[in-house]
Amino acid sequence: GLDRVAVAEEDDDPAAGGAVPFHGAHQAGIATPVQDRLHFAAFDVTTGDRAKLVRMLKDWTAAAAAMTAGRPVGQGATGGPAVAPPDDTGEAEGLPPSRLTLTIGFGPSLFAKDGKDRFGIGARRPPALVDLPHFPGDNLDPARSGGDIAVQACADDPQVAVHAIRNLARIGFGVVAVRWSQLGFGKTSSTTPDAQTPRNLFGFKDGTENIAGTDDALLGKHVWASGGDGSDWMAGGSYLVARRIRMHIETWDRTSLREQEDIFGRSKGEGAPAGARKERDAIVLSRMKPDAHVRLAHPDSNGGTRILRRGYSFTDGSDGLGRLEAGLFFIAFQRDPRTGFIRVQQSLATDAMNEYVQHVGSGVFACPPGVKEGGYWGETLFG
Ligand SMILES: C=CC1=C(C)c2cc3[nH]c(cc4nc(cc5[nH]c(cc1n2)c(C)c5CCC(=O)O)C(CCC(=O)O)=C4C)c(C)c3C=C
Ligand SMILES: [Fe+2]
Repeated sequence: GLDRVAVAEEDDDPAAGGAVPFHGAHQAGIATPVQDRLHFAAFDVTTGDRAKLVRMLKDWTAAAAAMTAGRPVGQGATGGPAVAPPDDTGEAEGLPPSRLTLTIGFGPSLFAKDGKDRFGIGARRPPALVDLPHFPGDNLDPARSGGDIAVQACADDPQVAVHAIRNLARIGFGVVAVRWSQLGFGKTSSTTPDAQTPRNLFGFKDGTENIAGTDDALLGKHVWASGGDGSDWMAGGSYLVARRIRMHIETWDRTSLREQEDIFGRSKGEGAPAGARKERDAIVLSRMKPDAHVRLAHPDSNGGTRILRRGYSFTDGSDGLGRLEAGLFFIAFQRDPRTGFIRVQQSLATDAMNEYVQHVGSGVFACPPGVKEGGYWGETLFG
């Protein structure tokens, strides 16, 4: 679409320093090219005052538009009065925009929490924003799951992504509090198929069969919600599913190459599908083991469904037992989680990879459409 043409132009222009346009028909950070780093934060709303929440969303929008353009928040780190804390925390001073994108989503609990409709939007909860069901093998930590509002910050520089979340949290003081957050590196999927496919912490190319950010037909069919889907305010938006997936890499590293390749149904070096030579050779599912990850996740095994993957690797130190606390922070965007993530994850119940992974955190969020000039995040819901 038009907004992505603008991205390409700005990317080619060194003076722009890699700024991704904030305004547009869709939020940036979904179909736009995947950056190197992630800081994802889920917030709880701590006030019951709808007007305060809307005021904050407007303040957040102004700050997001500034930061994604490489500008500081408000009067910056030093431009304001000496007697007050600065508007901007300052650590991104002098850094380029680094392709920062900020993408907001609203969780089921924003619409109803403990049976209470705190903000008068209960009736506008989209039918597609379902609570995720329990999946076999789930070991979810409530302290790493859920949240009323999520913000996905992606940038090529981790300092820029962390700065963005920190400043939103600061602006939201008294209205929202961070419930959990996650840093990520080494994108595990790209939306630019012509670029080299990145590898995950199992050492495999990840994202080969992802939806390309330029494929408007596939995006329209599988990623962007439409007004006819049952929620008019979500037209042009998308649903984000996040899963913190712990990977038992020490066990994996003692597994033979053949076993590893059988588990995915692709070769480790080239990333070629079983029985083929090259990464992009045709996939023949019958050549893969019945419990191979790619065979079970493939559209042909799931009624043709597709999701846009945009996850990152993480390593949060070690776990006290000498094992790396590492894994994949899985992020998928889809038009409807019921036919997207939930359908595929149910199919993965028999995945051979399950012996090596465990889902420990989870969230589902409705990401509204893009912001028009002069508009604000969530305007179609609250306006
Ligand atoms: C429910 C959705 C999925 C989860 C959860 C998931 C976890 C997960 N995946 C890998 C590694 C790979 N996944 C690959 C392909 C692939 N994975 C999913 C979905 C989920 N993965 C899909 C839809 C696909 C594409 C299938 C297809 O159409 O062919 C691959 C192969 C390369 C590729 O196409 O991306 C790898 C490798 C890990 C390590 C992981 C959890 C830790
Ligand atoms: Fe996968």
